[in-house]
Amino acid sequence: MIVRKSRGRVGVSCSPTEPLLSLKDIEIASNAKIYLETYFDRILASQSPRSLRRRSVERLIKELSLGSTEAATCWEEWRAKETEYLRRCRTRLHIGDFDTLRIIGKGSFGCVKLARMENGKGGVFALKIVQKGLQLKQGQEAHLRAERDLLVAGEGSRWIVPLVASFQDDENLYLAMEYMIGGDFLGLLMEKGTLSEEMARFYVAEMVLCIEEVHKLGFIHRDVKPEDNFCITASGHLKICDFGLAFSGHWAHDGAYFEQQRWGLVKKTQVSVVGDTIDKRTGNALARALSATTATVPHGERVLSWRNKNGRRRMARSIVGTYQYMVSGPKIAQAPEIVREEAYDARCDWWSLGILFGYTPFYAENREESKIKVSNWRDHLVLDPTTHLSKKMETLIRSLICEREGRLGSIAYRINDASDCLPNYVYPNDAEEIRAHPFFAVVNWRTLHMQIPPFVPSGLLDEADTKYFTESFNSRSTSGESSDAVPQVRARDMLLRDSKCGEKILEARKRGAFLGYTYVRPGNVRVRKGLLAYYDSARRN
Ligand SMILES: Nc1ncnc2c1ncn2[C@@H]1O[C@H](COP(=O)(O)OP(=O)(O)OP(=O)(O)O)[C@@H](O)[C@H]1O
Repeated sequence: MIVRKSRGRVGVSCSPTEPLLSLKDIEIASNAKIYLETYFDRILASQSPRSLRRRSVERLIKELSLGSTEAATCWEEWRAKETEYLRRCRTRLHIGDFDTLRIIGKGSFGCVKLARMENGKGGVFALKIVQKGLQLKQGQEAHLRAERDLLVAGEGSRWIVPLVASFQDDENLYLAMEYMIGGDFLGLLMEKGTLSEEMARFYVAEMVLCIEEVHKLGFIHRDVKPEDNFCITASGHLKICDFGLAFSGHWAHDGAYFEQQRWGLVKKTQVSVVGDTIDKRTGNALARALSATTATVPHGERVLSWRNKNGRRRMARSIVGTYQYMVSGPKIAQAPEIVREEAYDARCDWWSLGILFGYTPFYAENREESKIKVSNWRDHLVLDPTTHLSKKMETLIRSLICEREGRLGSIAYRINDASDCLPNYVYPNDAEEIRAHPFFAVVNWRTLHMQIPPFVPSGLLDEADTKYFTESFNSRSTSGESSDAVPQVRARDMLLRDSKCGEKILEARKRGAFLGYTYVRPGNVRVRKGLLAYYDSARRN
């Protein structure tokens, strides 16, 4: 007989076949497994970030045909930057390092605060704070990883809101981003009222480039909406933000992967899970949870290559119904293929762009009615004659708000339409067709980022000015509100609902589910002024 000595274990084992582990042990073991698999997948799948940085300097030296003295200076600078970067990576960031000034945004995933590095040296940031407990209960870890991974992948991008650092403590995840002082696009819409066609063209063109950038990084945004997902920089250009629903098709961005890890171990170890009172009453949640663990790695196959092969295939069929995506947000900007729960791909972002023209024909009082309207979009897409749209603008809207097979940008996706299992969710150059639309004929895509935008933030007192986040400019401003209250929700995962161990498992999950979340942005090589500018654009293009 094996007597359990440590606290928190399930009971006494009378035979070697009985479980030796507590549910908390299982949680810790699966967190370790998840960490190792994602860590090794990352380092095996791609070159190390350091060697990529080295190569970009090599490229720079070659492209600028630098002489040996200049090249040596360049390398010296690079080595100094790398040493400084490694030192910064070793210094653990902590929320105490920031003075939070005020809340500038709030959303379903948490709140965004304007924050200044405590020592006053590091500038101001938009600090997105996500409560781990709530998000884990809602089964959001895959989405939170995808959000962080996209922001990291977007390093150096002109169109993606720049991530400066990500870190965590026991309670929260933190994303420190460059502060977009001009507020968000809805603030601008509210300030200006209706935009002229000329202005609309500029902003929609920049939105096309923002979405294209996300697609080039291999992600679908899935939450493209003007309200708050396009921010305005100090120079008045747009950057896309909020990647809480972004999706890349990678298994580490799929909630089912995490479920399989944990429930696979429960099944193997046969530890009993009772759930909460509702589970006890209904009795079928356990069978459902265990049935999620059927996939096994064939003998002799390497686990990561098996995952990479099968993860994509599995998700191609099950991407529809992704929990948060289906339940969150207004449905007016979601494409019909999504609301009908069909398989979908990155074309859904182009539908949402069509809705961005400030016209909401699918608005309804409740979600269900909106879904019906989107699904039957032909009956509801009536363009308001009082808005006097030009013919070109109207054709653009109509070629985006339509079934995906005929939607602008769909040439690359024809192969998807012919297959019931999507070969690829996203094609990086799908924006080409949209850029070629006559509505954009006067747009110079290569120099758009250098053009002076129709609106440039002005009258700012300093880098921490929140003028464009005030009540009058942004009615959704939440100045002064606390973000700390955690709403009570019933956990999706039965392990977290377990009346005996649920709380302990949640604590272990909060500590272990996001190992590897930390990121610090490396600095640029600043050899001399002109060189730096070139270096930046070389990285971006
Ligand atoms: N880098 C930034 N600079 C300035 N403001 C920002 C920045 N990032 C986000 N915000 C503001 O915070 C708001 C909420 O941010 P975000 O959309 O990332 O949160 P969310 O909780 O994911 O929102 P949602 O519920 O819409 O998905 C944005 O609408 C924007 O106004």
